[in-house]
Amino acid sequence: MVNQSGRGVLTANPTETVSGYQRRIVFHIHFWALIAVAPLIPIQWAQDHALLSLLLGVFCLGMVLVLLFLRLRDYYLFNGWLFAVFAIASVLYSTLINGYIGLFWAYPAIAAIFFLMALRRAIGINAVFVVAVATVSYYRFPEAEFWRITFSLALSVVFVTIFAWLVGRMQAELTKLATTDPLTGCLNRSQLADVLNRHIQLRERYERVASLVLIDLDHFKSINDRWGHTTGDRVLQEAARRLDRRLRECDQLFRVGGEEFMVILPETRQKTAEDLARELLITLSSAPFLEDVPITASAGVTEVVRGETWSTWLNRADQALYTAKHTGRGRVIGVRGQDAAMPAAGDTRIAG
Ligand SMILES: Nc1nc2c(ncn2[C@@H]2O[C@H](COP(=O)(O)OP(=O)(O)OP(=O)(O)O)[C@@H](O)[C@H]2O)c(=O)[nH]1
Repeated sequence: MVNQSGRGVLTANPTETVSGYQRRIVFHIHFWALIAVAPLIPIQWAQDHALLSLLLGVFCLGMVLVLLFLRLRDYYLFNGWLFAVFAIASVLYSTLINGYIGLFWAYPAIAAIFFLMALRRAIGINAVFVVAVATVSYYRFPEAEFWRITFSLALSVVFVTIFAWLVGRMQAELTKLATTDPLTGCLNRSQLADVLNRHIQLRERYERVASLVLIDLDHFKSINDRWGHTTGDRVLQEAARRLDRRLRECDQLFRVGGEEFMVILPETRQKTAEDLARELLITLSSAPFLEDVPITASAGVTEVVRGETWSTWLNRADQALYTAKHTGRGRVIGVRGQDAAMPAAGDTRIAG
């Protein structure tokens, strides 16, 4: 059964961890851009470059706004657009009036844009950036230098693209590894609490229902004992495949314990969930595994109730499964939220 007690049983959500780091990167880039650019405002003003000074002032104001929204509301204002637009405008105008001094800022800006936006968008914006700087350089510098500038900027974009692409792939792969069970490919419990909480919020705010099915293979220990652990592993893989084949795309299949699976069924009421659970048990028991390993399973089913916590919801499913196990196995027990102590009508024994 699902063990919810104790810290570390349901570990931090890896997807949330990654997005937390992404927010921190965004915060640091805006913060350090502010620190680097703010002193240039009076310097450019003193050099009679009022327009550039104004441009940098608006850029810094934008940075402050983004930082405040990130800190106070955990919201990423402008999604990097403000940084990109003002950085490009400032570099172009500064190059035009200050020459090389303005150009030097193009290199860190290119790198920063890759960290602030989605990869495709960053490539597109940086391509426009390079073309715009090349155009200004063509008129501002001798031809040999125009080529050097254009080539070095384009090379920077290529290098950072490769880096960002590989880091993105690595991050996606690691997130997948951290959120799925390596044996069956099902989701593991790292995101369980967040997924359940999301459905509870949907119930609260929009009256959207969801049901939870806990499925536990019966007498799995005896399969390991009789056919060996490797066969047990292959049975678990095949069980996950069978369950997955029967589910809809929007349903989520978790492996929550050794021989225990959990299915979250969005937009599904108690009665429909119980019917589906029966079908799932039939799918598992209708044909022997690996040609000669017979399997039955038990299931507990319960619909989410308004105002409850994810652990009470899960506990109720757990109790239903417990009842199924202790009243003969190979059956579905449904428990409704209102009277959690009483098994609902749905008690059906599945052949086994
Ligand atoms: N092959 C294999 N066995 C596993 C894995 N994880 C857990 N198990 C085994 O699953 C068995 C679970 O045994 P029990 O908890 O006694 O449950 P059961 O034998 O299914 O009995 P009931 O649930 O009461 O029907 C144990 O023997 C575990 O070693 C796994 O990844 N692979």
